Amino acid sequence: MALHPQTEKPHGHHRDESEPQAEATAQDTGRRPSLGRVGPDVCPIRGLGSQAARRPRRGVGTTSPSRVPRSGALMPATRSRTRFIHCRGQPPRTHVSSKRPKRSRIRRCHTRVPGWTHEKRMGSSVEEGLRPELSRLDQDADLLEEEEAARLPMTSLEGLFLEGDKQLSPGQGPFFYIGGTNGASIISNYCESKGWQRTQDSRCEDYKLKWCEIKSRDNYCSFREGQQLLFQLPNNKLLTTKIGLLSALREHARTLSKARLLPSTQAKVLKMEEFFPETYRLDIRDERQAFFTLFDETQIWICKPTASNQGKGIFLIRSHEEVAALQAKTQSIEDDPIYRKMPFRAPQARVVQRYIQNPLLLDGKKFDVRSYLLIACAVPYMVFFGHGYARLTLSLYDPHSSDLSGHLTNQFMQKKSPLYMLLKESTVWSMEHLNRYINDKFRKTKGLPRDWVFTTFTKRMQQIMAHCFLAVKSKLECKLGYFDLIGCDFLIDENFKVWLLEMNSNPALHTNCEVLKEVIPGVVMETLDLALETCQKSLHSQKMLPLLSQRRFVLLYNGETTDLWPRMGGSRTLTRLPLPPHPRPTCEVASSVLSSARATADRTGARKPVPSRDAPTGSFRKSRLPDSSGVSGAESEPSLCSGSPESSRDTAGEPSLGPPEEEREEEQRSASHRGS
Ligand SMILES: Nc1ncnc2c1ncn2[C@@H]1O[C@H](COP(=O)(O)OP(=O)(O)OP(=O)(O)O)[C@@H](O)[C@H]1O
Ligand SMILES: [Mg+2]
Ligand SMILES: [Mg+2]
Repeated sequence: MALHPQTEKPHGHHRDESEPQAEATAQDTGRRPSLGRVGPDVCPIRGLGSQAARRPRRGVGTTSPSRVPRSGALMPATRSRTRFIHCRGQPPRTHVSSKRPKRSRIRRCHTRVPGWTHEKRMGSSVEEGLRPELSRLDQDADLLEEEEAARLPMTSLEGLFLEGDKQLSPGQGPFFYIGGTNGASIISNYCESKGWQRTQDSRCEDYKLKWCEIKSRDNYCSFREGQQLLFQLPNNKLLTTKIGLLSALREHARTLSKARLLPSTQAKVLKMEEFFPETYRLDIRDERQAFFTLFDETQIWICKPTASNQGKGIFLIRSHEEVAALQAKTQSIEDDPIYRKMPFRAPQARVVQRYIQNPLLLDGKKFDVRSYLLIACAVPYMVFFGHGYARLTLSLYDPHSSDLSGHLTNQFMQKKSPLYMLLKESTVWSMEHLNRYINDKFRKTKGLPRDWVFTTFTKRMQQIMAHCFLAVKSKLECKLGYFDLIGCDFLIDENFKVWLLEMNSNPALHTNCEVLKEVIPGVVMETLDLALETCQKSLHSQKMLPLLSQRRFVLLYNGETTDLWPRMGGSRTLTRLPLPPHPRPTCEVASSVLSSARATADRTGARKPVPSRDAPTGSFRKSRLPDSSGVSGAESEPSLCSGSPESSRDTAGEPSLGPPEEEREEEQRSASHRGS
């Protein structure tokens, strides 16, 4: 059995063809400020920048060439069309800080994006059935929210971020850069609706927002903390490669098992084996040996490359012959003198994972669910859950079939079928559709609570995501302005057990099906809104809650109330307005959460139908309030209880979860479109 050598090539083959050079050239520009340095006083990134400029600074700074407003290559800006601005070419100049920009006007308004903020909330039709006390609470919360908003010194997102933007001459920015095509038109429309201008110059350092499919080291080196927004955390591979996630979960399990020995930490926590299928690394000799030994032909295993996506390089293992072939192949790679000398040339490391043979089927078809983990802010952490959609195969599920398209539910696999164009709408279901189907087909026979999808299942996904986030929380590289949207794939088996299959960086944001057209723009725009709002609030030391731009994402983790921040390992250069001496107690946050029901409290089911007796709304409300670990609606992790050894280690910033050398290479080689 071959190991699909065609899928094992060094990567780049995943890159989006329209932009590869843009990213590549970004590597070799030689005019970047030193790592982590906040630039001098001119802040051409208005809004963010002017606030940054207000912070105390010393002496004379040199503006990088790209930061000087460009007179050349300017185009008249309108909001209707994308403008491509080239930011290069001006000589550097020395600049002495003198003038403090004016304070921004206080103005209250929600960020308005045409076709988004006014659109019907998904699941809103069922909101009519909300219990009276809930509606009352909502009304009260609305009033409180108004008052709360009026009290905030600066609550207008427009005012916060676009301070002065509207008065800018065409061509002077603020600029945004998009690397690749994934979600590009949605991101572009969003930014243009704010009056920002698109640049095609990947080396432009003068941007307000940069959203690239492929991470480049230079983007992180030249990043200006507190002045810019940059998509993707630099080391998100800790979650988004198969080996990264596996290693993180294992390490977290070890930490938790130690913590469980402490009498004060008996809280219920998830066990990895309860939600993550048994997995072995093939790049570690002992592990693969363990797998080869335990394998028997009653089982099916799935073999996946660590950093590929779209089902590339995946195959099933069912027989001893296939195991023997795998064994021989892995051994030959390890023994190959070329790969020994140049390990980065070797095929990607792989994992084998126990195949869930009894998936829940929808009209006989296998499916998985794509949900989102949003790290809107990294300093402090503001982490959210978002619903996505269900992805079905075109063909009926047959565990014995050798046709992978019935086993791999991702869209990329389905697109290979000649029937796809005809039947594509049937391959993507909304969560409402899934909920209705499960209510109709399984509620009685399986004794499920009503709206299982929006109650039990949603809560379980949130628990799992929170668990995974906590596993890497202290190891992610964080700066104010980094944000990330991670696609999480869940499989439900016929016993309604929920399995996390993987997490994906740069999740697919295509809108080639009707359901995707409904879901994806909202996800992207709320991601950007929340990233902007949380970044701005962090910069101004404002309290995070209520979040004006929160609509369907649900707060999972609020680092504002838990973490010591700015944390070690990031944000050292960022000066903020003084923080209050103590973090606000949880209950205060809780009351502010409750006082703004729209903003925070009822969003497990932003797309949730009528709360059922089986899973009362109250439990959702409660579950979303940050507990002492900052995790809402999830587990309480003993390791995060204040005072525990793990807690102090956590906040102090542990050394990176050092993935093996070969894994570092995987990152550079890995796919652009993750999670098709
Ligand atoms: N352990 C498993 N048991 C059953 N099915 C699985 C398992 N792992 C993966 N699959 C199926 O294979 C598909 C692809 O797997 P996975 O998502 O891990 O790979 P990928 O190449 O990263 O895909 P993508 O990023 O496009 O979702 C899944 O969508 C799911 O349908
Ligand atoms: Mg997947
Ligand atoms: Mg994937």
